Amino acid sequence: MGFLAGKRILITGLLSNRSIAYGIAKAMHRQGAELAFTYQNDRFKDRVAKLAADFGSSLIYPLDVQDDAQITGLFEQLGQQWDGLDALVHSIAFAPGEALEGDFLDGLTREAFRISQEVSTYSFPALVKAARPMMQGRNASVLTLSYLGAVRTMPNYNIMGLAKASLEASVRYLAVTLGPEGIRANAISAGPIKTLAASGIGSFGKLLSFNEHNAPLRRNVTIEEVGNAAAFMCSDLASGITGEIMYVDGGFNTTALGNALPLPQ
Ligand SMILES: NC(=O)c1ccc[n+]([C@@H]2O[C@H](COP(=O)([O-])OP(=O)(O)OC[C@H]3O[C@@H](n4cnc5c(N)ncnc54)[C@H](O)[C@@H]3O)[C@@H](O)[C@H]2O)c1
Repeated sequence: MGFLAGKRILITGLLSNRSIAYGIAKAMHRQGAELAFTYQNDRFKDRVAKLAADFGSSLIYPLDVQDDAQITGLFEQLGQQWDGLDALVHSIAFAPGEALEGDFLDGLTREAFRISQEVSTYSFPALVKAARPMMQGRNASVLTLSYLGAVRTMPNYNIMGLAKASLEASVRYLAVTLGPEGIRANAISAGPIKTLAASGIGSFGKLLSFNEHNAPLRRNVTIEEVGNAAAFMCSDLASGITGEIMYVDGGFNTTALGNALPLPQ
């Protein structure tokens, strides 16, 4: 029996078998969780249904986080299947492509800022707000995905760095708000991984190889490794952890000069 046996978990952001959400679903399924998923729009419905079947799930619901009615509708529909929810995984981000390339200020517009914050940040506490009634009395938890660009500059990450900084702040406010209800809120800050969302970031390949050479583990992390950490974070094994940003990045965030020595003469 896995350490998530008996847990009912909703995973958002599943899009392909490269998605971080796929790695999370894999680990959670292996640990015995019952899973439900969301898909962004009808274009992705069949694809997500097939991926969900890999985890024995036929529970898939539409969710475009820019639509309030879909956020409330999601939990109304889920509530007809499940009498409660033990964990919510938020694995969603988006910013317009022109804001993820080159000069931070050149790419900066009011519209790009609004969209990136709305989709990548607001959606997390908004989903938690709607899920809250289903999470009472079950030692539940919520989890989101962040990146080092929240706290350090990163070439081309630009406006998404601002969104992730705000997302990480939301984790702390959620933790203190939901703590008295026994609900925990955490984030995993993952190292770079080649996914569809990541391919929207300028020169992402270079970022991957820089990370690979400079992380203490001298390699990039996998969606399976992020998944294992997510399974732990949403389990009772992590019952004392909330408000935390946990890095799963081969240790990259802990270095200043990476693997730079010996310095060139
Ligand atoms: N890949 C990386 O290098 C990396 C590193 C750290 C953190 N992250 C974060 O992990 C999370 C998942 O991204 P991924 O890398 O697995 O890529 P992905 O492309 O597989 O997943 C991104 C998901 O966001 C969803 N999405 C976008 N706009 C949406 C909207 N309006 N409504 C609902 N869903 C929407 C997409 O449908 C997709 O499922 C993101 O928050 C990302 O910032 C990724």
